[in-house]
Amino acid sequence: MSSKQSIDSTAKLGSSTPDCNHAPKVVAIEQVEERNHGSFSEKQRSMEERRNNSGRQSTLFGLCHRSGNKRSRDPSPQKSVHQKMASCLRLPSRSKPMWENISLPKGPMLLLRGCVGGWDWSERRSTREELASLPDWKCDVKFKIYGKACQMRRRICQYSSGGNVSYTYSGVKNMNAPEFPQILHDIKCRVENLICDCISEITKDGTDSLKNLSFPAEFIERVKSMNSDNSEKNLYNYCLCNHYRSGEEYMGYHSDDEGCLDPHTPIASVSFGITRNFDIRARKKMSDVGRPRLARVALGDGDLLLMFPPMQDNYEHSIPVQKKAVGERINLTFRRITTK
Ligand SMILES: O=C(O)CCC(=O)C(=O)O
Ligand SMILES: [Fe+2]
Repeated sequence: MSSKQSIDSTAKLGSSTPDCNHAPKVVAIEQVEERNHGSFSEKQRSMEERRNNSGRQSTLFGLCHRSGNKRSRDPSPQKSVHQKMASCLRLPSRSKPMWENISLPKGPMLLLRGCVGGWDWSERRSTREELASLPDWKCDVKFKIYGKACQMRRRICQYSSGGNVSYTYSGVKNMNAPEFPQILHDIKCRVENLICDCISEITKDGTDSLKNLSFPAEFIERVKSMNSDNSEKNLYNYCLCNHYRSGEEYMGYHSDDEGCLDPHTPIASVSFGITRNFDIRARKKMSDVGRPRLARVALGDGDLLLMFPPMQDNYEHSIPVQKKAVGERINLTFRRITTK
């Protein structure tokens, strides 16, 4: 089967409800594959803007703060009165967030476009620059893949909510990751609140077809028991950050299936910067014959991807090399580590 055929057949798997305002819809997976060739030109920026505005959310980035917050994110003067009010009152801005259902048969996934890290590309650029200047990035990290020693080209760093949280990743044990800096804490709160809003949307009475998806019941219950205000939800206690400084930097196929990860909580992946492809294929145990790419999702600036269990048990994902993609990308994967 050619990869195009397999992508088309993947695209038919999700459900689509055109009459629902914010119904999940199947991503045209291949549609933006080549979108990011070249740096962010003005044209590209306005295209990205149009794309992002369709999924605007009600809460501004950074509304959830712990006490003593050093980071202030006042709306910039050019924001409309409506936007400013929405940020203060947490009213819906232009439209409700549009969660897209990109689930594979054995891997539920949801995608929300352009809703994290700021209102527009310039705010998100500042967010990305601030992330890029965090002091803990490491280059040339050595790791093992299928027992073979390799060296990473991309930069990585990890943060945690403090305490006794450690995580082994590609054979690299990370003890005592430093505590979330304010910017990561703000993004984490934003992601957690978006997830809570999404789950309450899924579970409330109505015809929302997201209800038909099988998400872990334990996670749904945990989220439902949380306050619906903007307070910190503590769904996540660990974040792995990846900095791809060019299209040549990549991440090979892998599954995030470490035993220390909470078995019910989705991995929440946030992207900033240029759009890069996110490829998915079956895990070895699912297929004896060749393993073609099953899906390709273009992850862009401010996008949030939720990978629900059992996705990691059944599939692998990767960020392939895209030689023609010019510009950098930062990806944050928020995880819940269970301390044993
Ligand atoms: O950069 C990405 O979108 C993927 C990151 C990822 O898969 C990981 O950190 O495990
Ligand atoms: Fe991963």
